[in-house]
Amino acid sequence: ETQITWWHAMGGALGEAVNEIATDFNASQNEFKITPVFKGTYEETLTAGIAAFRAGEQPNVMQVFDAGAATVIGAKGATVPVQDLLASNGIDFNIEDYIPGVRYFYADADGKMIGMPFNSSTPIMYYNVEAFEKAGVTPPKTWEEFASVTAPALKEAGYIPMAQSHLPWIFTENFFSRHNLPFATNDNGYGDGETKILVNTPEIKAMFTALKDWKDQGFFEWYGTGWNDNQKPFEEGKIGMWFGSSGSFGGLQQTAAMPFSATLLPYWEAVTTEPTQTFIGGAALFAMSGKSDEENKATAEFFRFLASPEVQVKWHKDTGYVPITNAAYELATAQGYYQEKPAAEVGVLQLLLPAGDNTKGYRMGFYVQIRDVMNREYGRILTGETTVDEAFATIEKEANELLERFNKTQG
Ligand SMILES: O=P(O)(O)OC[C@H](O)CO
Repeated sequence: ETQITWWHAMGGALGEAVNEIATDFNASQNEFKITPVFKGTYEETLTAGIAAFRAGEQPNVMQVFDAGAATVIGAKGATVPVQDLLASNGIDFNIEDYIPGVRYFYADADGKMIGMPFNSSTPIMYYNVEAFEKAGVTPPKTWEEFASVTAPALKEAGYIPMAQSHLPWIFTENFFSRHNLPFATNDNGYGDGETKILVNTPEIKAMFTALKDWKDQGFFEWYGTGWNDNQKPFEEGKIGMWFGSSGSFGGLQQTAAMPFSATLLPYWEAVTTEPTQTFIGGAALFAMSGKSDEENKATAEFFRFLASPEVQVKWHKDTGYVPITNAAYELATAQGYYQEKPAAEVGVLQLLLPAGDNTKGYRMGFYVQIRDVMNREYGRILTGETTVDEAFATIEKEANELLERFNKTQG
């Protein structure tokens, strides 16, 4: 029996679902055994994985979140591209089997898939059904509608109209994709040239000017930068609309004190009348290099198992992460799952909205550190310590310094 390890960042209900996948894979055959190991947050898992790689003690499979993808893909020789791994182990692979939003996020500039998409999410708008009934309004399609109709009504009904889970992910990265705006030069970082961030721009500055105004008016509340800081007040029924991962759906079904549903992210009509799809979030699984052929075969077989429609549909239903293949999406549809739970389909529907030049993803090295800069400056905007203009000039400057540093590591 060949043994392999899988480091991941899935805690709570998600961790239980991961353990079930591993148990099912181990029970499905007797040649290979995978052991999942929870390593903390996405950031902690990435840091642990990089340190382990340097020490030659890397796991076979490492879960890396969207923000860390460029760093890992750019670390030459650290991983075996999933497409090569599958091919060399005789496993069919066709990128077209994956739903469009998932296809290229973890691919290289030539379209070769490097990371195995696993827990693909997208941010969606959850809403408290009771709050909307009491306020006598429907979920807003645009931010203009939110500001003029929804927020005043929800506030009047005694709710905090809006909160969200992660400002860089939802109101920055996905702000750019939802409005089909370029987020970086060099084809959003996917090209061969040098990449500069395009964050100091009027549209995103208008978004953060609005967020600060809404906070001052009691239309928006912000509880901190941690992934879990902002979810609890929604679960407790205090918030009208909460922006979070489609992958939070499974957990919310267990924890929400009130009926909730979900719909697409609003957009600014002033920016576009043709809103586009969002980026996939969540994470992918990378096969770390330096492993024996037998272990790589075990990893390839595990990836084959993982991508099967049955495993995908179970994971999708347990968690809310989207089905990553067309076949899995068709199976969930055929089972009548979305008739039973329409909110569970919102993430995938949003990923299937019209695409644009700027919706396939972004690729920026040291992006985890760039998010730290954003979180620091966004906090300062919301507490009134800095202006929107100053904050975005700072983010642009520090992000471009990080990108330049990353570029130098690429030789
Ligand atoms: O909470 P997740 O797993 O959907 O991930 C959200 C972000 O994409 C992580 O950077």
